[in-house]
Amino acid sequence: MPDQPSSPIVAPSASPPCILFVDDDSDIRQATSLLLRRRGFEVVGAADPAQALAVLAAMPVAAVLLDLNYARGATTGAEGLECLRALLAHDPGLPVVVVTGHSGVAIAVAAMRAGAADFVMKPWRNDRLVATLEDALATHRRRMAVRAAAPDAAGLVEDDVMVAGCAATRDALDRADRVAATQAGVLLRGEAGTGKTALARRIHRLSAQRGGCLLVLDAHGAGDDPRALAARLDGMGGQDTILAEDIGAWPPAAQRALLAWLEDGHRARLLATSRDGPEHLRAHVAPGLLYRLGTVEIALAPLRARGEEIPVLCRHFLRLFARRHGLPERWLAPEAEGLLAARPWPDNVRELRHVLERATVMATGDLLTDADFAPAGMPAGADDAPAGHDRTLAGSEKAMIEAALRRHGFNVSHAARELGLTRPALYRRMARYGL
Ligand SMILES: Nc1ncnc2c1ncn2[C@@H]1O[C@H](COP(=O)(O)OP(=O)(O)OP(=O)(O)O)[C@@H](O)[C@H]1O
Repeated sequence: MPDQPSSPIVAPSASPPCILFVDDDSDIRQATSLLLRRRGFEVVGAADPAQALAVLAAMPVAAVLLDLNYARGATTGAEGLECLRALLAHDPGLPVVVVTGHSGVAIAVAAMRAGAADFVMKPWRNDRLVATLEDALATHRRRMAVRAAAPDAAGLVEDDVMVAGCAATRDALDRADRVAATQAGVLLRGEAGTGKTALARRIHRLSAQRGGCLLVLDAHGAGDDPRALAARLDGMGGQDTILAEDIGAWPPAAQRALLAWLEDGHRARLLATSRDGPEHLRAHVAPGLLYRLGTVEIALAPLRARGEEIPVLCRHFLRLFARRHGLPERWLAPEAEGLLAARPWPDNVRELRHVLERATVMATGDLLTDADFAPAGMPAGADDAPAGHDRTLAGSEKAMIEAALRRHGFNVSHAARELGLTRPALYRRMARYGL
């Protein structure tokens, strides 16, 4: 069990920044928590990396103070560095200050290279520790301010963050992180909007190919002309990743072209997503390709089966959209939380994300109630849709897509980013709605 924060986490932005302190020594955790609380921080403690990740998935954390050694007698910092990478995969902008022993300068340098904001040496001077944390938080605030002024850059970083609030998602993230470091092909399965593409991007970000490019191809992008596909693939090397989206829908000629290119000895990491089950895939995907992809399979559960995760996702999206739109952070009234948990979410996390963005933008108060979650454009309880107004989910999705395209002068990349879709996924929807 992680140590409890000193007081319940409450809504107002005036609440002190919460520091997650990860150290296996409970005496040090206790003494440091006392010190930091006296200096105006909220503190929650975790005894090991697994607890730290669980805390991060469950509550907002402003910065992490991370000890690097856990196993008895360990001095290499390996466990801590792995934890650092997992924390940053979870939230790339998170300020993490690492703690090393006096002899650990090389480890501190490795941690800075891996993305730590700063480090402190043990035994630390209390003033030095507090100043380091304050500096890390101030730098983070400045970065966020710059990103708020350049929403595209913010979108790229924030949209990559995945949170987990249930065992199934934690397990999927954990498997993705473990396989990321290898060269194995990965097949990500799940319904539309469950997070397959987001997870594939995370694998790429954590892989040896992270400095290379990520080529996202769907049935539309792969196309019917194998020579055109081969020409696009020829630009790829061992430092790149190919993400074949919705592989079960690829035309057979495109599948054969991809397989032939791979069998020709070309080297690029191969990831794929599919909304279909194993039987459909066996019937519709070239066996050689399926074999290469099937080394590791990660399934994402539909959102309706992840009820306990909905509050965690809501908190994450409410923070994200408040920052992105420069608005105060909104909070869910308990009945609104119940309402959202009971919805069927056919378009899964993507739909929840849209609903929370709309509520953040349109709300008049900080507390969101049932009325804030009426279908787009409808006041709560309005039973009669105006003539010609499509109140179905598909109708409101079409309207959102049209509005985003118009806002971005029909620039599909920009509209896709705002909608939280990949370009291929937006093209698919545009085709579906005849846009
Ligand atoms: N666990 C999560 N935490 C935060 N955001 C998430 C999570 N899962 C999904 N999302 C967000 O939900 C949206 C939809 O996810 P994504 O595009 O990965 O779905 P998908 O399964 O690839 O859908 P499709 O099959 O339609 O392409 C994205 O904006 C993504 O960032």
